[in-house]
Amino acid sequence: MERGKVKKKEKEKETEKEKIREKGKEEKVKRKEVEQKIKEKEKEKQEKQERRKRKEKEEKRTKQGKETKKEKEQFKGQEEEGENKDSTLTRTPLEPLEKNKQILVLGLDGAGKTSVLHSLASNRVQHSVAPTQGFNAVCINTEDGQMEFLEIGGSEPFRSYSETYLSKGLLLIFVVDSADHSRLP
Ligand SMILES: Nc1nc2c(ncn2[C@@H]2O[C@H](COP(=O)(O)OP(=O)(O)OP(=O)(O)O)[C@@H](O)[C@H]2O)c(=O)[nH]1
Ligand SMILES: [Mg+2]
Repeated sequence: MERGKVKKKEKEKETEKEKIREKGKEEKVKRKEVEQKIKEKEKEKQEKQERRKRKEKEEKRTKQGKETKKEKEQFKGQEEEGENKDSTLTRTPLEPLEKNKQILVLGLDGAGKTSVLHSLASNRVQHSVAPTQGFNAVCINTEDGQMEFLEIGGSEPFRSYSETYLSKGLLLIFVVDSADHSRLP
C-alpha cells in the first residue's frame, strides 16, 4: 500500500513538473511572439522615418533645382553686367519687378540704347559702350519715384526676347540710329 502511495505521489510530482515545463514553453513562445511584434513595429517605424527623410530630400532637391535655375539666370546677369562695366545702375531682370512698370528699350544693335540710358542715368555721355549681351536694366530715381528701363540687346541672339517682354512693358522706346542710312528702311 505504502509503495503504491509513493508511486502515486511520484506520478503527481512528474505531472506537475510536466505542467510547469509546458507553461514555461508557452511563456517562451509568447515572449518570442511579443518580441517579434516589437521588432516589426520598430521596422515599421524605421521605414516610416526613411520615407520621411526621402521625401524631405526630394523636396530639398526640387527647391534647390529651382534656386539653381534662378542662380543661373542671375549669373548670366552678372556676366552681362561685367561686360557693361561702363554703364551705371545696371542689373538683369529675372522677372519684371512690378508688372507693367518697366519701360522697354528696343532697337537694332549699335543703335544707341545703352548710351541713351547711361546719359539719362548719369547725365554723362559715354563714348565706348560694349554691346549688350542679353538684358540691361537701369533704374532711375525721379521726384515722383523710380523709373525702370529694360534694354534688350539688339544683336541677333537676343532679339527674340523682345516678343516676351513686349506685353509686360508699360512703355516702349525704340531707338534708331538716324545716321546709319544703310539700316534705315
Ligand atoms: N557718334 C555717336 N555715337 C554714338 C551715339 N550713341 C551711341 N554711340 C556709339 O555707338 C556704339 C553703340 O552704342 P550702344 O549704346 O552700345 O548701342 P546699343 O543699342 O545699346 O547696342 P546693343 O547693346 O548691341 O543692342 C557705341 O560705341 C556708342 O559710343 C551717338 O549719339 N553718337
Ligand atoms: Mg546696349
